[in-house]
Amino acid sequence: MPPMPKKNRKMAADACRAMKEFGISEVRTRAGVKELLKLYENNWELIVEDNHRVLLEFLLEGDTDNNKEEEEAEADEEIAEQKGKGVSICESKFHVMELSLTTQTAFIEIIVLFLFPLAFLYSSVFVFHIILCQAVKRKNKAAPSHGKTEDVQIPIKRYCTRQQTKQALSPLKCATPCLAETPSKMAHQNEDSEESEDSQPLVRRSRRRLQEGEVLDSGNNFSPVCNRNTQQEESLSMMCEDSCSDFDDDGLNFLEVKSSTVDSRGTVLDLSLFDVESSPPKGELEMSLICHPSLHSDFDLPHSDEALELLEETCMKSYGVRECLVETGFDSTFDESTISRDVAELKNSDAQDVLESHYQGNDCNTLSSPSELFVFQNLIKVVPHIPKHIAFGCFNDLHRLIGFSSTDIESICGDSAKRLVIFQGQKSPKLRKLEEAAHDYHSSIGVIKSGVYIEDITRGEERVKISLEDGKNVEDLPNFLYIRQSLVYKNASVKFSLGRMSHDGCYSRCYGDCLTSPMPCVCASETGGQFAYTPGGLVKEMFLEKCIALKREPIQHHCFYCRECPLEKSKYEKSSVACKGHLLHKFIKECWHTCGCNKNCGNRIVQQGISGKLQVFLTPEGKGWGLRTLEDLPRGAFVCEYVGEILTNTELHERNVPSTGKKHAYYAVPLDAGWGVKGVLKDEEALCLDATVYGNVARFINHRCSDATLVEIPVEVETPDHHYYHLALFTTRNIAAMEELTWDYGIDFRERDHPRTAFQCLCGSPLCRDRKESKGDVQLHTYARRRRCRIEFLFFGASIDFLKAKCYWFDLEKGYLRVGLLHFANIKQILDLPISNSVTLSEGEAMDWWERSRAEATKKNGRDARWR
Ligand SMILES: C[S@@+](CC[C@H](N)C(=O)[O-])C[C@H]1O[C@@H](n2cnc3c(N)ncnc32)[C@H](O)[C@@H]1O
Repeated sequence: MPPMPKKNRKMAADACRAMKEFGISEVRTRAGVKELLKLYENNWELIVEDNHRVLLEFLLEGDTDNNKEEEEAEADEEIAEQKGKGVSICESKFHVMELSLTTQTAFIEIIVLFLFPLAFLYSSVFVFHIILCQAVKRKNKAAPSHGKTEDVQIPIKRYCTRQQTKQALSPLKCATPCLAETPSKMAHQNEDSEESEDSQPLVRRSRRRLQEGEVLDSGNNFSPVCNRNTQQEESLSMMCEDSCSDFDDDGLNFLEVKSSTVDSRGTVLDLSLFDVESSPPKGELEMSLICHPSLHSDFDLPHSDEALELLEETCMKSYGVRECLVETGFDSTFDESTISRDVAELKNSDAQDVLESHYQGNDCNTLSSPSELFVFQNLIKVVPHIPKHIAFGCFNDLHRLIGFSSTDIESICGDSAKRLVIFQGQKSPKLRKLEEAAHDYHSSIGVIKSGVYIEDITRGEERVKISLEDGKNVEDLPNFLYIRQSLVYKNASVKFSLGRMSHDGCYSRCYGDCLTSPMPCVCASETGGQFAYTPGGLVKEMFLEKCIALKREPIQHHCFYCRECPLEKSKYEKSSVACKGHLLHKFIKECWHTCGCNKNCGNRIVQQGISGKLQVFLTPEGKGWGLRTLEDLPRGAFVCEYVGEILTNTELHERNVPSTGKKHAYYAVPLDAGWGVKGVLKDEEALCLDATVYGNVARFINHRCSDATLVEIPVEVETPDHHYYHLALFTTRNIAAMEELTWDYGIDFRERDHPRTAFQCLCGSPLCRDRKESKGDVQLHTYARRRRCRIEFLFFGASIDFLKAKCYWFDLEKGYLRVGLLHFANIKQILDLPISNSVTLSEGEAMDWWERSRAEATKKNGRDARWR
């Protein structure tokens, strides 16, 4: 085989280094790189892009079976290696048994490790811990060892799900050796290793979502015009001045640790002294068994399964633990010299440096059991019912409380808080990063609450509470007045006063629930004689599809062009600028007071208001506040309407004199869906909604290009007058809890002079319209020669240059979809594309196609296909 070119070797080494940060072995990385290179025709650029993002995703999403095979191969290698050293697996096992039989005295002590998972960039998890143990451990440390402990290889057994493994990936070194990427080879050495991950009953771990009532309310009462609460903004770093034992007395401690006993067969562990209840920071806990094989004559090392079972049972039963993760392995971090070294290092460095240096290279491979102390560690992660967790970082003598307001800390820690040194205002950038990462992780799993938590931003205006959560305490609280319904500002002509309403229409004809009536009432005529809603309250599939397609394919015949466009007029004052076109939306007409039907009639959805669990949160991408759902939502569900002050365009213009380059959040939207009805618009007919000062939760919904989770549908409630309508937002697909709700503002990012488009889009959509073209560019031939995937082309709509095309390719095997941008010199190049199975699709069709293909692939592969 020809040697790998130097450039490739370097690239491969870089990739291995990058993946190592995520706990991915070199073997796996190299295999992944090889596959990707094949797939990408040796195009390294695609692989290294965005810090090897493609590679990382590829490896994470990679076939589990492949991983297993690899791991098995690794295990085999290890076995072979051991054989080479003359130590067989059986021998290792035998040593364990020998140890237990020859041990004359033993003592089992339960130590408790406090686990602090931190997520760093890319939401990886970083773990570090402190071992708190009784003085007796130290005392026993010098005791002579028995048996051949230095040769003993205790099998490490790792019970974990793939999900858990993923969560444990970290760009930093994993702090707890046994939580580090425990080599599966070790698992294979264990006689119980044939237990598959799935069949392992001890493992239950899921991302826990924030439950109502489980929030740590920092006591903020949202006032309509909130001022920045400086106290709560301060995230704190604290360091314990004294030793760990200081925490023991009054709460901010690790679990009370007492020694427990083992009966003569070594199978009964007395965990009654294990005082879980007394530990207030009930987040994730790790419990370890440490065996001192020199204290008791009748000690038999319990079988790991028995010990685990007992621990698990005790936790599940006694402490109401719902989720439990058990991992076993070595721990050699129990070393006083390391502790003092850490403290010394800590003094000269910031936390991250210390953590990195301490754990460098300290993985399970290199561990050996210290001769005088035999450590057998069982770790049980405990996620209690109501996590009253504090972001608590413990690194030997370092105790850090991260990102909590001092009020929170005091309320949780009581008097302990007073014994912590508070560091404020002198944080290094690294330390700040560490804090942020901790916060991101903890809030993402719903375990902690941040310093700012507002239970209900609506102040009771809505039927449901809408909370606000600030993950970092760094941004100003929103400053507005919550209103449930739009208000007319001044001159806007909104004609639904009772005097103007007629009672013909539905009044005499409908009763009860119009949806169940054999003859749809007059209100249905707006939607072609059919009601737009299903009896379940969702927008009907066909209608929804049309609304989505209309938004995604803004082609000319769907637009109305004003003779004198109010929008352009307001932008340029004396404008002769041509109208850019207004989408002619489809309207829904709901029944209302003037109809004879019941208030709960199925044709009254938007007017019932918000019913879902929503939350305002600080978006990690830097879009400012955003809105997310706290529960799963089905496709076609009403989320909220956009509420604000109803203004004429002239009035809006007076408020927002366009100022180029300003990056303020902009909260006004035109109500232009019906502008095409009467030809030339009077000034007061060109309306818009401004939610800057008065608005509802919709003002927090961020923009996403094309594949947003919400679509707006104009809904007539009071009157069938198309000039004023409710701008209602419905889901475009099934949405999972915690997903951000987004909406395509329908903006043209080339118009940078308008405040509405003054922001740089961070939507992250593969169809983002605000991309620097060079980023998406990929050489044509790279696509064209890609034979293993189905390739589809989407040509841009009318407003965009036809010589650019978005290209989708879909890997039917793996269910991956990627999107790229192609540039063509001329139409001929497009026609000459050397790909036989390409099709030209409109954007809407492409999205449909994607959904269909995804469903197929998901069915076929048994897992969800996703964007790559
Ligand atoms: C209606 S507000 C949305 C809520 C806003 N993020 C906030 O913090 O109040 C619209 C503003 O949010 C920001 N925004 C919305 N979508 C965005 C995106 N995709 N990328 C970047 N910023 C965005 C822009 O500043 C925009 O003017």
